Amino acid sequence: MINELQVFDYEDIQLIPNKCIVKSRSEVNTTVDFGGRTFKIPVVPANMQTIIDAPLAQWLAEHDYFYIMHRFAPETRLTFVKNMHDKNLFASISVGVKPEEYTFINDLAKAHLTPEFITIDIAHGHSQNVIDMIQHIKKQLPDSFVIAGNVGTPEGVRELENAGADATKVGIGPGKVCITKIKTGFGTGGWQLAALRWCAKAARKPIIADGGVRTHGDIAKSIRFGASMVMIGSLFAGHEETPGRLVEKDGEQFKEYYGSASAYQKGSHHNVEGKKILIPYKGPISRTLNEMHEDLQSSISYAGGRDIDSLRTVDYVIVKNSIFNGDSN
Ligand SMILES: NC(=O)C1=CN([C@@H]2O[C@H](COP(=O)(O)OP(=O)(O)OC[C@H]3O[C@@H](n4cnc5c(N)ncnc54)[C@H](OP(=O)(O)O)[C@@H]3O)[C@@H](O)[C@H]2O)C=CC1
Ligand SMILES: Nc1nc2c(ncn2[C@@H]2O[C@H](COP(=O)(O)O)[C@@H](O)[C@H]2O)c(=O)[nH]1
Repeated sequence: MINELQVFDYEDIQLIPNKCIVKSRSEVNTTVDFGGRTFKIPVVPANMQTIIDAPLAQWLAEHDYFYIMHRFAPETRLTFVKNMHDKNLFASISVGVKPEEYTFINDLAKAHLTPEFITIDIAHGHSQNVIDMIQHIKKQLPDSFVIAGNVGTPEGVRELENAGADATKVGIGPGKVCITKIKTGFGTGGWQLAALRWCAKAARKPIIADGGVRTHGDIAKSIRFGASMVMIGSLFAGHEETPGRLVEKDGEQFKEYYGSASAYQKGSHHNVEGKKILIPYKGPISRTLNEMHEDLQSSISYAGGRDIDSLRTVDYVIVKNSIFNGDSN
């Protein structure tokens, strides 16, 4: 057992306000510098097939949001990078670790196509497979910013950083459509925020907190506990532009949201660690992104600052199950 580790999750934490120094929340700047670029908010939609596709990626890049395209249509990736560059937009793609992915990286290098961001997207990222792929990308495409994951320990963060990763992604099993904890007994599900804090203390490079965000307030909490960027799936599922299938049930509209390791994604029942759920239809994604932006401006004003950095040092209390003692009706 890890004795020194304090265990808590998003709903157990409340941040403590400081005196406000702005006259209006609209004065607050939520931008974040990440991988040599500046983005409107420190949030990225999950690189999953029911969350992002090429048109949404383009829209996000055009509107100064970070995005990571998924890796589940591998044959389209080279053209995707080319198309984004033709439009003067940054290219951000995902890769796996199987032999054909090495060939794909070589193909990009041969075609002189350097994606600005490459994410190595593997369930158990603390592995030699991922270390080898980081080194291969850094050799072939040294100017790409490499994000590697997922990990759930400081050792995982350090090893991937030492192998050359420019950022690491933290979160094993806290996702809404994740069943890793149930299927394997492992993960950070239920203590993701504490795991983030543990990992961030060891990190020398940026961390992306991945999975388990259920409210907009959880974005501020992720920043407080060491994230530079926050990856979110379920809160983005169900929108007009998110590519899950639209389903009608009892006269109401829903969209499908399924795990990248679900049988729906894999087309097989081997090593399934994800499930499918229906999310009520939510309308345009711009509405949610704007609301996240405003809520984050408000968070920063409570922190007593005018930018994201002011969230990093605010005091907090641990109130177990606080969400059920005041926020519910
Ligand atoms: N963040 C999370 O908690 C999780 C995320 N996912 C998502 O699901 C998708 C599929 O992930 P993944 O299964 O890694 O991708 P792949 O199916 O592409 O597997 C990648 C490679 O890693 C091997 N591998 C996968 N898991 C393990 C393991 N536990 N031990 C040893 N080798 C392993 C696979 O071999 P083999 O299949 O033969 O073992 C394969 O060679 C990804 O998008 C991932 O992000 C999945 C689970 C958890
Ligand atoms: N264990 C699994 N985790 C998965 C799977 N597909 C995606 N994911 C992870 O979930 C987050 C999104 O979490 P959310 O709480 O915001 O919905 C995503 O970024 C992946 O890391 C899966 O099949 N199994």
